[in-house]
Amino acid sequence: MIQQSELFGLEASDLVLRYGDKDVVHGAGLQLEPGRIVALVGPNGSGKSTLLRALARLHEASSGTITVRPDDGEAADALMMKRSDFARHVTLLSQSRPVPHGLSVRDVVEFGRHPYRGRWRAADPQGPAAVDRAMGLTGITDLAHRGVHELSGGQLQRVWLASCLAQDTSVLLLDEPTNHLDLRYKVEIFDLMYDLARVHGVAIGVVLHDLDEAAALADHVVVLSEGRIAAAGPAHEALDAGLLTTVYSIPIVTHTDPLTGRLRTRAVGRHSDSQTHQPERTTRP
Ligand SMILES: Nc1ncnc2c1ncn2[C@@H]1O[C@H](COP(=O)(O)OP(=O)(O)OP(=O)(O)O)[C@@H](O)[C@H]1O
Repeated sequence: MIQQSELFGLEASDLVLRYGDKDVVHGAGLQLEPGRIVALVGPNGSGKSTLLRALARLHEASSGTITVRPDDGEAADALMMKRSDFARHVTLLSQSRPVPHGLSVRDVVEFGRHPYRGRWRAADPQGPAAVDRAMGLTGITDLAHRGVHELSGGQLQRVWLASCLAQDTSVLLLDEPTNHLDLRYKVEIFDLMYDLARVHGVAIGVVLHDLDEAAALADHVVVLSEGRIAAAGPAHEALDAGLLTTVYSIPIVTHTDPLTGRLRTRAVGRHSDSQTHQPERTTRP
């Protein structure tokens, strides 16, 4: 997938992010390394999207640093880089985007090549192959000539993801990438993320709401709470039942799946036990 010869990571430290005069992220740091997946989890409004947008330079930080770091070289200040240079390193699949009218799926995926074309639409010899590959990986090749305005939510989500992949960056930021996806594409996107990291060395930062998915996918989980990092580490450490119970304000229990060794979490609602013990429903003949 990734054509770049050199791999890069992205590091942020002490980021303070605000809207107007209200701080919503208070000194957060994050390290995205080539070949590793970092999941950001936390309740609604805890600052996950704002943090991801700041990493993508779409939300200006009030203070703190963001650096782009080659695998074995000197770090560069991401905030000082030319936009097009930065866009060759980092891309973001954001939660919601306006749906352009009158454009085909392929047109939208081609947007991803903007850092390689420059202002005067210079030639981009690798563009068509990158676009084909990105559409293949996201399963939208058959939709290439459809208008994007006539797609379902899940199809559209795959088009946006393809556009990010066509950008061919070594850092991939994804804000709830499996939104709207059915079971098959959800699993395929998780598999794709795994391959991008493990096979191609992409550094991935992904916002997820499902804690079990985060535990299954990520090397490192960061729990955000009210704009602060409440815990960070491998899933078994970061997703502590007591901490999650406090952060989400609902009892959360965890256990390790004996078959997979993976951490599982369960939020305990008022009726959770009665639901568990209810006899299975039967359908009348
Ligand atoms: N455009 C905005 N203007 C003002 N405040 C905002 C804006 N966008 C987000 N906020 C506030 O910033 C805080 C963090 O929001 P953010 O969207 O980053 O949280 P999140 O963890 O991604 O939430 P969710 O899980 O609901 O997507 C929240 O208090 C939110 O109300």
